[in-house]
Amino acid sequence: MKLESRGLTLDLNYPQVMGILNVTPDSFSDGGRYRQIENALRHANEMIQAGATIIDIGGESTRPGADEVPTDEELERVIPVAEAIAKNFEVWVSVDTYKPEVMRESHRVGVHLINDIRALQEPGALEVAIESGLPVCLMHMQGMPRTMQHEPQYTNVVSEVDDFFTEHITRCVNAGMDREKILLDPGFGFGKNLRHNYQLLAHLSDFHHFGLPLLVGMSRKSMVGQLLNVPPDQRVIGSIACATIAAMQGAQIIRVHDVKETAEAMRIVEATLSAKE
Ligand SMILES: Nc1nc2[nH]c(SCC(=O)O)nc2c(=O)[nH]1
Repeated sequence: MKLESRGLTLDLNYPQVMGILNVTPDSFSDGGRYRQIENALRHANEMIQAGATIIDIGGESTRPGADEVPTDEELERVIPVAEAIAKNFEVWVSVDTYKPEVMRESHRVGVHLINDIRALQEPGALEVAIESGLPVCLMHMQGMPRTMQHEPQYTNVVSEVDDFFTEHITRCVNAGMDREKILLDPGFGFGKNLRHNYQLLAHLSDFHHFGLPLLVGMSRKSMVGQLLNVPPDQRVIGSIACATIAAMQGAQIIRVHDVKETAEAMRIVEATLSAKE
């Protein structure tokens, strides 16, 4: 399986590491220190050297309880960084946004992938995404970041996420999006309790029936913290375990903070999966 965008190709027969670049003052794990472009470029370069093939830029923290950021503030944080990285490095640049204006400007400055935690449900987002022709990650979330962790309920979280994927793939394709430009993400931690998160991880391979790339983000999240009782900056080992379990089930893109460690673990996964053939 391969993904193309703006002349770059991602070989999805091997797990690809997506490095997180937060340009928010309140990101829960690495603060706002990457807001300046030079720091952002330095951090992006570090992650690329460590093995990241995608850099995911986020201008609005979506940790539980986070406030929304005004569009012009998010544009000011994200677009100059996205443009600088796209210009300076031969790496996939994705933008973690649900706002159509941010998607449109991201496309204008050379971004390769739209990463939308709200699965193009914001008014205007689907139209902008289709117009851009960019691949889009559709992520499942129950509720909204401010309230999503207040007693999330499911009859069966795996089948409900699967139904969500069916509904939104259909909606996007019916609106004119090429099906092969869609990526799927179960949204670990977005309206899920601890058990829900591990049910999704345990059944991750169930989602391969769509024939679309799976993107997962568990890095330093509470599904690790609640088990190990450690703060975000001490969740690397637990995050690597989650990444390995996901990649062993064929997840194609792993969204992480700790790129070097994850990339090394993916080498072990690749050796193991290729020995199975
Ligand atoms: N596609 C995708 N995008 C994301 N953006 C965030 S922000 C919260 C955090 O990193 O803890 N998580 C995810 C995720 O899981 N999947």
